[in-house]
Amino acid sequence: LDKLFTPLTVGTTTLPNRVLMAPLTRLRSREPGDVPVPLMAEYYAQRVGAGLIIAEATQISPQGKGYAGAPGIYSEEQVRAWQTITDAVHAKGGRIALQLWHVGRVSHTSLQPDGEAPVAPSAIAAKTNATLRADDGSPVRVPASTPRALETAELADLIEDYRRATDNARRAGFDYVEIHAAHGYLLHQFLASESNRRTDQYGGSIENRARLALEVVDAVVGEWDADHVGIRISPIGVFNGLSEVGAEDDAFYLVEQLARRKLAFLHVSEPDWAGGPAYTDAFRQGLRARYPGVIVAAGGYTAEKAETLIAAGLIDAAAFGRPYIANPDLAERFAAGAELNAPRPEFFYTTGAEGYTDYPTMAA
Ligand SMILES: C=C(C(=O)O)c1ccccc1
Repeated sequence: LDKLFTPLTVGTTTLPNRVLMAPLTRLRSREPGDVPVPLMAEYYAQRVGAGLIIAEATQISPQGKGYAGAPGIYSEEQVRAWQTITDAVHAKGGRIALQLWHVGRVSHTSLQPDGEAPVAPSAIAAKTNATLRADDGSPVRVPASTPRALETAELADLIEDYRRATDNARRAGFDYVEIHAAHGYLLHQFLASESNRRTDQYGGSIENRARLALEVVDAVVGEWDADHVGIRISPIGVFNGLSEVGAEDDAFYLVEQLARRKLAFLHVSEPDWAGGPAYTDAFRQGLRARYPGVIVAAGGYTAEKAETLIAAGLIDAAAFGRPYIANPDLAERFAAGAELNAPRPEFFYTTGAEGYTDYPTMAA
């Protein structure tokens, strides 16, 4: 496993290893206000052995919320709360990015400002659930509400929300931002023809369907710079009721356009962790041929799979989700060839310390 433990330069920062912590929704933030809580600083600081921590999906506006307990990055109170988290991670020598999120149609009227309908490229309901919070703090899954289609004139304000969120994340001390364009959320809803039936310049051809994601990338890069910006995509998979199985040409177009932006990293979430088809070597070769920059892969990876694909030059790093939930010292365990703790899914989306900050390290 030597490839996994060789440094990797991402933008202007060199990561000490290629074992990244994937963005993981954990729903521990305080409502009302979508404010990170102090327990989150302990949780992230426990995991500083990761070459880079990509913190959980964080909504850029109240409208971008689809899960009760998910944090925001649109208010000063949230910025201050995130600052304590990035300080805790940096104090222990770690690096941390924030994933900028707008759920689009994967939401519910009860989570939306003034009980409004969620917004999306078209008024097509997602075949998936949104998540509310019961009085005891436990998650309650409800069918996503039918969205309203965004007016063309509203898109400039949406792009401004991403720009402002980027400024807030930089002020909160993050080392990077990662634009969430994967998993059936807003930017992915625009990319996929199944969810995007628009007849304006944001719908129809893949050039039009990719337009919003690329305008968001350009606004975020314009606010910070390319060395501090990544993007997560989930090509040819099935996520949150959205299927792009077979849409390889769409994926290749998007990746070519992203390569021109010379971002810090491209993060690809592979579908087989969520029941979709596994990537073929041909598809991986196709991605690499179009994207010479840093590629981070994710989706049910093991250390061995990551090592093999890094050695083959098809990826540069891997992000680990559920293993990092259960193993704060995952990178150290990989290096030592140690056994891994098993995750306890019953605590993935609850509100307390149990199943969050109480997983033991090897030393324990
Ligand atoms: C932000 C998520 C994603 O990217 O899939 C998410 C949200 C809730 C539960 C699991 C994952």
